[in-house]
Amino acid sequence: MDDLDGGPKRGAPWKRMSKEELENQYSPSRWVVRLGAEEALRTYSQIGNEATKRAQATGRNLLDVPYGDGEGEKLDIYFPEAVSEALPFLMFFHGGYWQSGSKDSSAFMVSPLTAQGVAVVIVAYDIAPKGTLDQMVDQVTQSIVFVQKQYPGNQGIYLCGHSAGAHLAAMMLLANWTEHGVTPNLKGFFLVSGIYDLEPVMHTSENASLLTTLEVAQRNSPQWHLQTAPTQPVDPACRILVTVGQHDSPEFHRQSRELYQTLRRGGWKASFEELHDVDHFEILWNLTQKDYVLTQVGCIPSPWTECILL
Ligand SMILES: N[C@@H](CC(=O)c1ccccc1NC=O)C(=O)O
Repeated sequence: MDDLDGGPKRGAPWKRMSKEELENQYSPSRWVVRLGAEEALRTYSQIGNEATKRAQATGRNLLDVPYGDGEGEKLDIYFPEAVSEALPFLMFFHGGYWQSGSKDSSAFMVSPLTAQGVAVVIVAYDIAPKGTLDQMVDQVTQSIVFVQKQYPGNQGIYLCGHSAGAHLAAMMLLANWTEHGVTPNLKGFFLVSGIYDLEPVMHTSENASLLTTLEVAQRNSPQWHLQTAPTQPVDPACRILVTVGQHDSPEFHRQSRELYQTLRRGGWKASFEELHDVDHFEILWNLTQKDYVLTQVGCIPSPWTECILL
């Protein structure tokens, strides 16, 4: 047994699972408690579409802004009503196992956050099979560099990702910004139900369009890198909130908990929240609501406050 999850004695639990059990653990829709799997995925798209339509119909926004030369390298920026030079920016990276989802159906948190003075950026990236994991990580990096260059007076850039998008956001903990000529003003990471060690995913059906090899999986695993060679925050005040839904699978819980523990050991200001009575998808639906604990920017105690305004 190797020591991927913290020590040779424990070993990685997923390595002892049958193929079916691993498939089950890494299929978030099978763990929803209030809907069937298909219905949960349908509802997720529907709520995302509606939130995006609403966000685009109200308020000021810039849509399909190119952050690179590629066709898929576009982002949408939603501004708060009060115009200000020095806005905080929250950048959101959607999930969908790196092979589904789009920015055009992912503006979940736009309404509650713009109402509280935060500019929200929803980022598109080339999902598989067009994009590889390396390319997606590179595109996310480029999108952040773009926002920093475009808005150098920003009051902070906060990265939020869901599921596969939380993985992409967490990869930014490893970015070498000096290569990009600008160091973004990263103040917080809000990681929602993410996957941070990609090796188990290689052994599921989700790998069919990702075609990940062990080398690619490790190169793109924040857990693997941070465990092997811890990084330090550029800004020591940068906070990381790792969250997982109560009804997410045990493997999703393990992935989040271990990332959190590794970050703490590495000296990052990280906190961990298991979100009460929500599944993998309901967390995002709740982010469309003004009165949900995670969307209260200015109100204490709140994870967003911890992440955004402290
Ligand atoms: N095939 C997956 C779909 C999925 O995991 C998913 C769908 C929408 C948004 C995020 C997802 N998960 C991680 O990226 C499932 O069975 O739930």
